[in-house]
Amino acid sequence: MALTHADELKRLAAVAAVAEVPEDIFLGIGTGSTVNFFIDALVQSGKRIRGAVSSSEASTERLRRYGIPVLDATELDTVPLYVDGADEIDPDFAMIKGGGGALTREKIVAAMAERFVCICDERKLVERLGRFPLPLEVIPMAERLVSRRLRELGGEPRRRLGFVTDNGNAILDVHGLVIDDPDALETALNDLPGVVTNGIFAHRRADVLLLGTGEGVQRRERAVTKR
Ligand SMILES: O=C(CO)[C@H](O)[C@H](O)COP(=O)(O)O
Repeated sequence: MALTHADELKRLAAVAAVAEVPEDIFLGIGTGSTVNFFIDALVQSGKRIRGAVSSSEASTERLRRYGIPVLDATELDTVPLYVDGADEIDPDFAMIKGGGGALTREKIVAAMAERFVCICDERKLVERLGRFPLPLEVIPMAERLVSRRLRELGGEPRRRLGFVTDNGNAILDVHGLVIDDPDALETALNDLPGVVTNGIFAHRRADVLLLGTGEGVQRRERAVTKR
């Protein structure tokens, strides 16, 4: 199948990320189409890793098809590197993630990682987060309560229909939230009873951004030390 322009830019960023991977490590692996390109490129490169900690059943299946051992996150304290995509990333490397619904496991593996390399195409880089609807993983019995609280915060939550997370929960995609302070909103949303995870990644930001653009891959490092 022919790749779209956006796919081609995702693939460029994914291929560039292979150079960031030290040989013989346990590697954290994200979820999504950009990460799929990355897994394929890693295998094609012939670079050897000891194994992967995966953020979704989908990525686990792809890794195992290639014969890459997948470890449970409980088997390791840390991983040296986590590679994942994003739905949006701002100039300070805070992100919205969870478009694929894997945000909870992504946040866990990202938090285990000493270094987070984000791979995406140039459309994902935004001045301010929030055009992409913010995903929240919610325990089903809390859906109504959480939705009400989200409306009070100015958002419009919509249940992702026909979708159940790998953890057996629901996803609310929240439209219209103003995200002036990603750190504060991440904390506030975590505080709502029944919210498992929200898709703001500000407490654990990316360290390196590989951005696929029409002019090639831009590599950027996060300037300031944030959490
Ligand atoms: O957070 C994610 C999945 O939960 C993905 O990283 C995000 O949705 C980007 O996906 P893609 O690489 O397919 O554009």
